[in-house]
Amino acid sequence: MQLVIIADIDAAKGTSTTSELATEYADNVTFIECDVTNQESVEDTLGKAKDTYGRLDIISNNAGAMMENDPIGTINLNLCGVIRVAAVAMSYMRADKGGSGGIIINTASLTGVKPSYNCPAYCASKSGVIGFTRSFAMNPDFDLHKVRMNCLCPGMVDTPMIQGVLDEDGKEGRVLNFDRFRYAANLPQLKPSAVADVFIDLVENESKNGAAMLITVEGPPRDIEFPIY
Ligand SMILES: NC(=O)C1=CN([C@@H]2O[C@H](COP(=O)(O)OP(=O)(O)OC[C@H]3O[C@@H](n4cnc5c(N)ncnc54)[C@H](O)[C@@H]3O)[C@@H](O)[C@H]2O)C=CC1
Ligand SMILES: CCCCC/C=C\C=C\C(=O)C/C=C\C/C=C\CCCC(=O)O
Repeated sequence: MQLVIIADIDAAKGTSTTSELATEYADNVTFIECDVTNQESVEDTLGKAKDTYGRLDIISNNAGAMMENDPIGTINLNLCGVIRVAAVAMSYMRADKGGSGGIIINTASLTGVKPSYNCPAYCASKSGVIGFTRSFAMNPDFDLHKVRMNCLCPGMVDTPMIQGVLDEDGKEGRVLNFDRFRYAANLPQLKPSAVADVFIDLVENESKNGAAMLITVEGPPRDIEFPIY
């Protein structure tokens, strides 16, 4: 049986999503309010998950936002949040410390490899997520801890994030050039299910470790190839 915990800072949205899923998955889905920028909140959330279900197998490190009006906050959420969650999750997942191994999948972005003058802090945070993922996965201790780490690099996805930038907040600086953003927001967008499909592939394909998966409307998903120095 697969058991899922949805953790999000938005308790109203998290609870309603969990209720929707409960119609199909009953009590197998639980919501916990969590702020990934807060160490105590992350420890509390993952501690509860471990206590409830006995172990952690799969972490989706997905929380993120675009807010160029707060560049340091952007790094703290999008990059430090990922690192914070991974560190606490590792303490439960490591096969050499009583866990069963597993996989952590971080959501980066196409902007992690394709720069945009419109959202430099966001791009930096996502480049950081890619660098963290690839570096973590190179650690020779993998043979001991048995936790794989990969990341997703989608282009624009049709989610509330785009609308969130387009609304009044956007005009107050979530992106640096609102007209350019409005143009970009009208380009073709991925469906969230296209990203979810790649997520499932990464879970199932045990040879994948340290991959950064490019997902765009232009073609099938593929591994990003990086230069070797
Ligand atoms: N929508 C897009 O075009 C793309 C999005 N992404 C990334 O995908 C991920 C998911 O974003 P979307 O679903 O598009 O946006 P979304 O805005 O619908 O979802 C982001 C979620 O993160 C949560 N969140 C924000 N701050 C948090 C915090 N401090 N602690 C815990 N949860 C927090 C929000 O409440 C929200 O539920 C993000 O990391 C985003 O950067 C990547 C590529 C493209
Ligand atoms: C101007 C940036 C668009 C902002 C849209 C809101 C959220 C997007 C999150 C992403 O991670 C988007 C991923 C890829 C965007 C790719 C191209 C956008 C073009 C940006 C530009 O040319 O300035």
